[in-house]
Amino acid sequence: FVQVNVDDKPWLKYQSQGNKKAYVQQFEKYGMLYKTSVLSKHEFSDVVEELESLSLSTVKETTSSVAKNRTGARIPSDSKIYSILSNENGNFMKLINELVSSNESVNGRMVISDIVPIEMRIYEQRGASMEMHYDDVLFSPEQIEVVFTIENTSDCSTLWEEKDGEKKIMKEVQTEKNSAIILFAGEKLGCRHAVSPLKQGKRVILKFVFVHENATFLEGADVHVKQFGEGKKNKNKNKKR
Ligand SMILES: O=C(O)CCC(=O)C(=O)O
Ligand SMILES: [Fe+2]
Repeated sequence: FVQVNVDDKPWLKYQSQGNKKAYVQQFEKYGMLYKTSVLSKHEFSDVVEELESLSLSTVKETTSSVAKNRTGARIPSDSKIYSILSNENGNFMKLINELVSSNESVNGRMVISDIVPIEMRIYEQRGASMEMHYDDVLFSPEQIEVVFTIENTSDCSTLWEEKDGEKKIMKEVQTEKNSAIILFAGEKLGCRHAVSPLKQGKRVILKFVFVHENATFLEGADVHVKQFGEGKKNKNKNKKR
């Protein structure tokens, strides 16, 4: 896959310098972070192995109007993938909680949502893409959306708009495996983003959601959650997250 040259993209440099504060600052300032080498080698290979062994049957995505030509599947909630991503001492939980640690409105811990399923999404068909959008706000306070890349041999770029006062700057990256895009849902804390149409190759991501441990699921938000058919429709009705 295409490697991003950090010398051309100075805003990516914090990743290779291992400067923790810089990527936390990036997230605090823009509500959006692209971070590479997110899981340990061991965690990542466990995730990839389980995905292969699950051999999920994928369906065309229908409920999202901004997504084109993507397919996907739900990851079962009793999977190892769930436990790796929700492990208190795992790299993912540590990263998310580090990002919000000085955010006063996120007073408390972030946990993986048990209402919004982890979903695999595949960009493989020609034209697979997403138009510019904000992610739908499903919780109060706003959830954090994660796009975790499993593999990417495609020519898709993820673009996002960083607002600096009146100035808007468009950033772009071809996400590498074991990287994550981490962003707040909604216009207030998050930022607009898109994926350019695929011409060749394949890109597989996991999409999942972190919420404040006391977050409430917003009324009517469930229409956005029924992405790949059936699943646990009523099970979580009265749960908080
Ligand atoms: O695939 C990506 O990089 C972004 C996906 C996305 O924004 C979404 O599924 O809402
Ligand atoms: Fe999105």
